[in-house]
Amino acid sequence: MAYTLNVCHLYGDLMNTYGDLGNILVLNYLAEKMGVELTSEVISLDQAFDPDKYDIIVFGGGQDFEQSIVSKDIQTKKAGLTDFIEDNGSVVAICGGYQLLGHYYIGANGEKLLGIGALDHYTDKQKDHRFIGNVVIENEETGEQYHGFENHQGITFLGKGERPLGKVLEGHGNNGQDKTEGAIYKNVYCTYFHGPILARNNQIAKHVLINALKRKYPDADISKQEQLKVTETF
Ligand SMILES: NC(=O)CC[C@H](N)C(=O)O
Repeated sequence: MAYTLNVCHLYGDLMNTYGDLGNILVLNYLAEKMGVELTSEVISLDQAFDPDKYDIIVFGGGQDFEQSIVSKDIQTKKAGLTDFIEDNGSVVAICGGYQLLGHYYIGANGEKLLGIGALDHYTDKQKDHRFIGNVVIENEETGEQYHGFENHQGITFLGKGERPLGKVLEGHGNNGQDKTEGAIYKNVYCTYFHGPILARNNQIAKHVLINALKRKYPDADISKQEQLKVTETF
């Protein structure tokens, strides 16, 4: 069977700090190894998001200025994005993108930027401080450890239905207080990890691809498909 997956690179022209685009390159690399054809396109300002057209969304990080522009435009995509997420669509959201999937982000200058509230977290500001550096976390469900690099002033607090991507072993994570990093909600993976995260942690990329394939091909018993098992890391 020929499997295909379509990726929406949400605001890929504006929200792409630290080469977060690399996450799409990794998804494509692993999809090819699985014999899955992956396509991607940028959906940005003044462009409609059609939840029926895509299987995965990648939403990268950004500086406060870009986020202030995206915060306004993303409100026009709120219903489609929320429907996609509630229908178990796969999402990888990094830093600034992560923040804007929640209720709001308070920028370094105190400006409150509205998110879409598709996830129940919120992000406050730090006083003249940023979390910058390497981070190591451990996912408590799988025991997998993930490595990345963080650079954010926002401090995020998780809400209803959200569980952390991992427990912080080294670094700061969501807020430097509760030892959580990132968030998982349905098939949404959120993180502060740049890196890009999927290049350094391709277990997560495989989870994203398999989740998307299971949702798109419900009758194909995806977990048993030998061809889809990508064992080696890179
Ligand atoms: N790297 C990022 O995406 C930064 C997000 C946001 N501008 C912050 O400083 O918290």
